[in-house]
Amino acid sequence: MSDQMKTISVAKSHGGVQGVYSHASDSCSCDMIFAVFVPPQAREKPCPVVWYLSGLTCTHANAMDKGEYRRMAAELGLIVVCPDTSPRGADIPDEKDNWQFGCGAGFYLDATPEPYAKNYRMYSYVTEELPALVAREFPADMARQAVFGHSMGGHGALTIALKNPGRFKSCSAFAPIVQPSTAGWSRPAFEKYLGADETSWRGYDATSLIEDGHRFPEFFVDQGTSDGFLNDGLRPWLLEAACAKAGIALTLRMQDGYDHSYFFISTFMEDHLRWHAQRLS
Ligand SMILES: CCCC(=O)Oc1ccc([N+](=O)[O-])cc1
Repeated sequence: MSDQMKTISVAKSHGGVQGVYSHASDSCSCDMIFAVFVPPQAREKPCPVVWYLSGLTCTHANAMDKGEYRRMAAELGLIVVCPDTSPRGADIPDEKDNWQFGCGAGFYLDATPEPYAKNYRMYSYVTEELPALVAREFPADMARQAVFGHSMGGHGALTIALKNPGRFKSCSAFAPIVQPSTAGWSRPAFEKYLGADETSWRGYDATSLIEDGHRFPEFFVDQGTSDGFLNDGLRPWLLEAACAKAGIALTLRMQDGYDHSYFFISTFMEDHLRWHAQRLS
């Protein structure tokens, strides 16, 4: 079913191509949209792939429109893929007034209880189905992949790297959630997606994965000090403690006065792409 990729738009940018595409997803049982930037170097040889995972309420378009990654990705020769954050469509179970759950809030996990198990399979989508499609359709060097993201997507990047250390050369995050299983912000979503048995939540919680023995060589995290979610939901010091105990190198930069927005992300996008490019080269 997912063999047919459709092009929604393409535009030349910084010598490369910014495209938006759709396909019928087997994992999510719905059509999914994603964005791919292909740098000019890909005309000569396959380029490494950097996955950017967005946060709550976002689609493929937030980073594409406001992340300001193209000039740097073109200079460094990086393909940047921005998936959506959840399944979408009239038939997808959702809670319309709840921005912390349902459409726009897939948490990059595979849900287990009905009615969510059929569509909310963003872990499988982002780690298996979409990479296979990207490998088929784009000039991608899949032996060189990196992952980063923002907030819910920063947490997705951490968990996906921890669960797939052999696949990713590097992982970074902007203002990630680090322990969703204990934050009032995310616990209701985890209960609906994964059920009441909290032991199953550990497989999608970054600090629990580290406690349970998962490892990744190093993480790079930027966090704004004026982020309104810092103390209630994000709490980077919990990742700092888990990494220190596990011997994982963590570069955590507390960025004075920055908030949770794409103004913050775009400010430090260049640093993150350079970090990934160094480890992908
Ligand atoms: C654009 C917003 C992205 C996002 O994921 O927002 C979040 C804000 C706060 C929390 N939290 O405190 O847990 C999570 C996500």
